[in-house]
Amino acid sequence: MSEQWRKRWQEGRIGFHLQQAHPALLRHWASLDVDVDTKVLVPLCGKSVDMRWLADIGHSVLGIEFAPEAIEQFLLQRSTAVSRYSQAGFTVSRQGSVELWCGDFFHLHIQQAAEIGAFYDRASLIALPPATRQRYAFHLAQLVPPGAKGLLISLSHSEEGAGPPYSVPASEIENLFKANFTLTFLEEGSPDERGRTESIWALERRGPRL
Ligand SMILES: C[S@@+](CC[C@H](N)C(=O)[O-])C[C@H]1O[C@@H](n2cnc3c(N)ncnc32)[C@H](O)[C@@H]1O
Repeated sequence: MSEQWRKRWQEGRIGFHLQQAHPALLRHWASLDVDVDTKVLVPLCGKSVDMRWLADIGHSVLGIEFAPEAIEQFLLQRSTAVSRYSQAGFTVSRQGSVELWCGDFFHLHIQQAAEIGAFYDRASLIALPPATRQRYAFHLAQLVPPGAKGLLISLSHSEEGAGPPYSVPASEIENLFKANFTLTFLEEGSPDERGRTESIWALERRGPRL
């Protein structure tokens, strides 16, 4: 799977990337009431400028992505100095208050996530095949502490053929997360020209540490 994603990045097939911060992030993040001192986990982050937006309002950000191409392209967006180091098998690049961990999200362990208190997920589920999504939801629940809040933006569509982007309907999102999170459905976007519809959710981690 990681090779397929790397190939997409190398060939520039990254239609999911947005040049501006996601409008739903701008609309809904404040309503989560996450303290600006809180470090935000951004799983499967690509080179999303949403991380810049979160950093610019005061958060420290930990993005995780297995395509080094994405990370390098993100860092090139600004001339700010970058420091690099290795930690727990990941190459970490830090620029200002954004740190990007290059590697597999499923290899990130709670020891490395100790400071995380919130999360932002856009388009992670739709990048993962069905069988991996439950593992993703459980892994996220392992990484964030009880009480952690997050915004989740996903997509459903009725296109034929294999993903990504996979279609992830609202019922599946509820089933994936309900064991360890309280979910609040915030809004559904209008279908785009291909009939793809975004759904926006607020999540709060509940229950004990896993
Ligand atoms: C659909 S893109 C979304 C990127 C970003 N969240 C955004 O909104 O632009 C999914 C990204 O996840 C990365 N990815 C997929 N599986 C991963 C994994 N297991 N660990 C780390 N990154 C992964 C891919 O390389 C790709 O950049």
